[in-house]
Amino acid sequence: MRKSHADTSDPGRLLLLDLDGTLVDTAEGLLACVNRMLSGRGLAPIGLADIRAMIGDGIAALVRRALAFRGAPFDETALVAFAADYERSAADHAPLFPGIQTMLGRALQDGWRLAVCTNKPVGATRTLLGSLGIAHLFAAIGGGDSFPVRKPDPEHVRLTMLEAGCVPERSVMLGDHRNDIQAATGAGISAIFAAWGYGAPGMSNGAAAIAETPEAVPAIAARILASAPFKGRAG
Ligand SMILES: O=C(O)COP(=O)(O)O
Repeated sequence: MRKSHADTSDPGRLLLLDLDGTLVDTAEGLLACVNRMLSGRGLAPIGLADIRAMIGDGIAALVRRALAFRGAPFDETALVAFAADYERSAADHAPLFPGIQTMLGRALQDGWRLAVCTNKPVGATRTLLGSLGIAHLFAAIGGGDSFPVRKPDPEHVRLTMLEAGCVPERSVMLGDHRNDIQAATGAGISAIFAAWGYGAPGMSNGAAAIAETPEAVPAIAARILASAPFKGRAG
């Protein structure tokens, strides 16, 4: 884990990583924040199982879904309050999933560059990765507000990849949500579905492989690049 992306022997290979539900188990921290927002509006809290299905489309969608879950309409001030609260508390109750530390170390040792491509705002993302002590491992961090578009738009993945200095044929995306699979394949990048995350199994549709554990990911990604260069969705 001491290696940084600058040490890589093969800077051409890139592992693009989704954040929530893939690298980090953020559900509990997001839940605390959502429930503070709901309680501020006199609404009952929601549960951990409820919020897992609401994560993946960015914080505006999360706030909208949580309010709708309690029968309340979307409200811009709720989003502003949530965003400020979450920017401060993004690192609370948000551990790496078991095996992620090993996966990152193994991928770097194998010569992969790493990048994060998340729909979470980039400020909160940097706070979180910094507090986990892994921010320095990434050649690029593309947040939900880093570019004019975000996942499932392929441009989000493509622009993050470009920032890392890589090309689609030498890149693989790992994610637990259909947004990750759609955005990656739309950008001509093979995708691996993270089975340990929040996404329902059906969200793996279009992925080149399903990883049951983080530790398995570097070998699966290497196999994908070696065996079948991605030809694009229509090809
Ligand atoms: O919905 C979010 O804010 C998190 O999104 P992510 O799964 O792309 O990391």
